[in-house]
Amino acid sequence: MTPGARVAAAIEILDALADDAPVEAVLTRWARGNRFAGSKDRAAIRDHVFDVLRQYRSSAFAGGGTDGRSLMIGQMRLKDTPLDQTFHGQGHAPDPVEATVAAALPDLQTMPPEAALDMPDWLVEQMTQDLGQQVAHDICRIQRQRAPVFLRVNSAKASVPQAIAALQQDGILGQALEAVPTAVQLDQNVRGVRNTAAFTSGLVELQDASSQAMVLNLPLRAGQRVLDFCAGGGGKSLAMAAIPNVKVVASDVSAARMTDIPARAARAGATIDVVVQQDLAARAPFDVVLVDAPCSGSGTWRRSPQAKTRLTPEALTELTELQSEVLIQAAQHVAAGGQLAYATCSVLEVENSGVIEVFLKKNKDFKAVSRASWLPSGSGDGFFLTILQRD
Ligand SMILES: C[S@@+](CC[C@H](N)C(=O)[O-])C[C@H]1O[C@@H](n2cnc3c(N)ncnc32)[C@H](O)[C@@H]1O
Repeated sequence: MTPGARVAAAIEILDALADDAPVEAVLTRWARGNRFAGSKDRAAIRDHVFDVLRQYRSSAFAGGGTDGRSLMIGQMRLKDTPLDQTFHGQGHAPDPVEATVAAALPDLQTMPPEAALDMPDWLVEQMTQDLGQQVAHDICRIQRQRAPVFLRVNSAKASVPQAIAALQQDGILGQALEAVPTAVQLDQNVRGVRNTAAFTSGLVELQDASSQAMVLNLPLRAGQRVLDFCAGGGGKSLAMAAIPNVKVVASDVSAARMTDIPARAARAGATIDVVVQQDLAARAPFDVVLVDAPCSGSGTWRRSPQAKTRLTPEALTELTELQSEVLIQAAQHVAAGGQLAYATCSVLEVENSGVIEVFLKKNKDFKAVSRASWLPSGSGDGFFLTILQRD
């Protein structure tokens, strides 16, 4: 496909998103209906669509509308790409931008500050209240950019330099991340990583650096039994299972979400005991229980940009209620003298310290012993962790 045809495809997909359909489903449907598009075409189209979703308000301002064509015109202007490079009508490219339309497009210097942040106003206010204006605005700006890609080196199988060398043999370049001892940041060709020998033989897993840092901050010692209460696909379980002599039990309210854990554990050479929630009481108590809670994902919106426009104040309140409930359920499985770790990939205080405060008021046998947080940055997503100690 020509660059212009890729832009035309992105326009079609953005129009299909207008009714709030999930972007992954729309991209998959488009690929099924357009089999001529190769993997590089699909990747380029996906990049266009995600760039617009991350920069929705500013693209709409720059393009003069919220239909797919206007959004892509806006996106090209934000990237300083001449419109006639892709809007020329040749080889399935979109039609040229009419002179009258081009003349009516606003001067980018006049963009309102709130559009330039590409975040709903109520969320900017909430973040400003929690973190101050400077940090809140920095978070908004970073969520407008593509996320860096990180791998976790499976320390049970390889050192970071060994993993980097193995990846290089398959043409993937990466570098160690000073702040997180298990992390490798990829430089290029990130889409091929799942096909490398390093990945298929379990030397590396895809995992954000802040998720890795969170696990490295858990109070885990050899010989301990740890419960990953919200294990999902097992990212944190796998990272914990790489710590020598830590026995990991993975559980989740949804057994279906845990389907891939045995295959991922086998690839990593790790042992993870997958237990459905109904059977957990028989396996309790645990020395450490991790609650990687369902959350707004506000620290990860570079990767899932639709979420920032979909979140409502009501949905956020519901989430905090769910988080409190999950924390109470998980607390039942903590041994006397054991620890309960509460984590979210959110930067919003109501989901973090807010939930902890409510919990501590009602559960006097727990006290907070440490707190750590990571803001979205070039070194990873936003993450929050509090460790609670049981008497
Ligand atoms: C942030 S995700 C976990 C991600 C996972 N730990 C990982 O590293 O891949 C939150 C998980 O919490 C689970 N969850 C939601 N409500 C729950 C509940 N009441 N009890 C246990 N898990 C719950 C969801 O099914 C989801 O898999």
